[in-house]
Amino acid sequence: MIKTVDLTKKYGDAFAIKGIDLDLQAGDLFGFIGPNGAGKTTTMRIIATLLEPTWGEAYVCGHSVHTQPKEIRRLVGYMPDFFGVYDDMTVVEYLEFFAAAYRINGQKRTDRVDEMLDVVDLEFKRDAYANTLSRGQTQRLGLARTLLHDPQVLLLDEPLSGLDPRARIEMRNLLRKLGEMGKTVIVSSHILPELADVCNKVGIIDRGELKQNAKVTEVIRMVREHTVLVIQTAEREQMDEVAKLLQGHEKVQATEPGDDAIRIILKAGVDEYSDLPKWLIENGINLKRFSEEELDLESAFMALTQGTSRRM
Ligand SMILES: Nc1ncnc2c1ncn2[C@@H]1O[C@H](COP(=O)(O)OP(=O)(O)OP(=O)(O)O)[C@@H](O)[C@H]1O
Repeated sequence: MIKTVDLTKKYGDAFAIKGIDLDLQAGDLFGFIGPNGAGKTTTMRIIATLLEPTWGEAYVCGHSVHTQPKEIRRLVGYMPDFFGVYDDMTVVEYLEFFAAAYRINGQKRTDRVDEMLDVVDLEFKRDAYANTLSRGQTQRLGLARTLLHDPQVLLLDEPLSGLDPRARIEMRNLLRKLGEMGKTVIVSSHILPELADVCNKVGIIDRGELKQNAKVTEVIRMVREHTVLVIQTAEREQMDEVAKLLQGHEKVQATEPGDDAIRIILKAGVDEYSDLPKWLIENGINLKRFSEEELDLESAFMALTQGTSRRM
């Protein structure tokens, strides 16, 4: 669906993006994460054929941005991070205006606009002036506009930015819906956790380079050097015993007792620990909880961008 090969854009001597390789299929929801100025917009604008790469290739459904931009524009819906709405148009007039620009006419246009209002849940605002909508509603209207010509591929630049928590949840649900509709979606953000539970794949871009490009779960695993286990015992008093037992174990680097659980940091590279629960039980420990600690995506992001996100 979307493929880029060595995609590069230079401004003078500076690289806006450098050697970006992407490969996304139908139904993929790709979270494109990076601090401000990392190159997300540049990449999306090239795929949308609004900007030419300095070198490298981008394909949408097999069409090249160099030789088949017209075909690509039919297949792509691009929602920029900032877009204006017209003061004197109602929501329905706004969508009809853009539907007309896509040459959707007659009853088909009315039906399509109604359908899009339903998808983005803005039916109740159909006769409101577009400039009176909240930020979240405006973003949803923008998405409806982007969906009018039924594009197979969606490029959404920071659609969650500036939304309050409720609007964020609504927009995230909408993104999920698009994935279920079989669209291929690239959605950018400078905040990793806000996309992690929606996207199946994630790419982390920093200063024009793609640092990580994999399934969400794999990214976390790759970032983490040490597997961390969390153990709770049925009787609180046994926690010290667990610490003592595991301190001498060949797989364990350190133990960190906490208030109601103990964290076990395994040695670097050790990720197989299925023998440990049995071993603890054999040593008389009454286990209540034994699980692997999940690394939060914020930490993964910070590790990958080496703190550059602090500049955001
Ligand atoms: N027209 C231009 N001329 C010169 N440099 C540019 C131009 N457009 C973008 N850049 C530079 O390219 C780099 C990538 O910019 P881009 O807008 O793609 O980043 P971004 O990840 O989308 O950031 P943001 O989240 O702030 O929109 C930045 O360093 C930016 O300053």
